[in-house]
Amino acid sequence: MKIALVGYGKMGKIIEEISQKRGHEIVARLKETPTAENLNNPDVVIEFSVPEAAFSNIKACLENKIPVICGTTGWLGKREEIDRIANENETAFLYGSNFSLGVNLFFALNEKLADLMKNVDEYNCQLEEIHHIHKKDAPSGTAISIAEGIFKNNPKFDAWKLEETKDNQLGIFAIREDEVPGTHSVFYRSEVDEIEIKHTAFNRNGFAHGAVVAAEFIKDKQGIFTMNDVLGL
Ligand SMILES: NC(=O)C1=CN([C@@H]2O[C@H](COP(=O)(O)OP(=O)(O)OC[C@H]3O[C@@H](n4cnc5c(N)ncnc54)[C@H](OP(=O)(O)O)[C@@H]3O)[C@@H](O)[C@H]2O)C=CC1
Ligand SMILES: O=C(O)C1=N[C@H](C(=O)O)C[C@H](O)C1
Repeated sequence: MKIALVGYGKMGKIIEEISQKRGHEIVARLKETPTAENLNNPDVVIEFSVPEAAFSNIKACLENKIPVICGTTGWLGKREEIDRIANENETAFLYGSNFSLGVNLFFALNEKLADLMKNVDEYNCQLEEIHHIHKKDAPSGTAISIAEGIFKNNPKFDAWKLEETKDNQLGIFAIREDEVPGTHSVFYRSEVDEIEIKHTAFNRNGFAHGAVVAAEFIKDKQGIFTMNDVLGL
């Protein structure tokens, strides 16, 4: 398969390596807005760039009828518009706040725990995410997905806030530390104890591997997909 990389930083370079090991050809490595010319006719675009460029990058690819896998976080205010553009152009789009198998299993575990806790008033709930100091957005896209999983299953919560909370808003602590690849925890705390579930990425390989598997899945498809479709979760 021919893959164009839009965004060629830490993630783009690992995705290149894993794609080539899986027999794919990288036909473009872009650090600028994609066009019909510089994309070089790929089967799929994998977009890991910066929050401020993601919307226009994805739009340009979809308008050229190229399916897009997007891992860039921090741009989701325009998500509905992107889904509409993908459908209008009869192509495919898949956004994942986190492409690793472990985090997608963790999302399912988080939803199950939220459901168990929905009628238990003794516990409050807080999230914590720790990332490297270069990260541009906060909270992480993964933390937002975890929060949304809690809202879906526990009607006590319907919004998140980047600070400690005591009401129906879920507090998220975003910590920036050294070169941490990505650690996410959910805490349920009572007067007498605490339940914690935690995912720790040791490096970026799991994110990159998942993005390439998602690209293999989306090739020649039409519609809006998630990692649950890819992983059969
Ligand atoms: N969903 C997931 O599983 C994961 C998501 N991420 C997310 O992916 C994104 C990228 O992460 P990471 O690779 O670590 O970040 P980097 O900062 O290492 O890379 C970003 C790349 O985007 C390039 N870039 C800048 N402007 C544009 C533009 N207009 N068009 C295209 N490319 C551009 C940068 O070029 P230059 O260096 O010249 O500025 C750089 O090559 C972030 O939003 C991060 O949160 C990260 C890991 C996993
Ligand atoms: O910026 C990162 O590095 C990461 N970003 C994603 C996010 O915002 O959740 C995924 C992963 O945690 C690494």
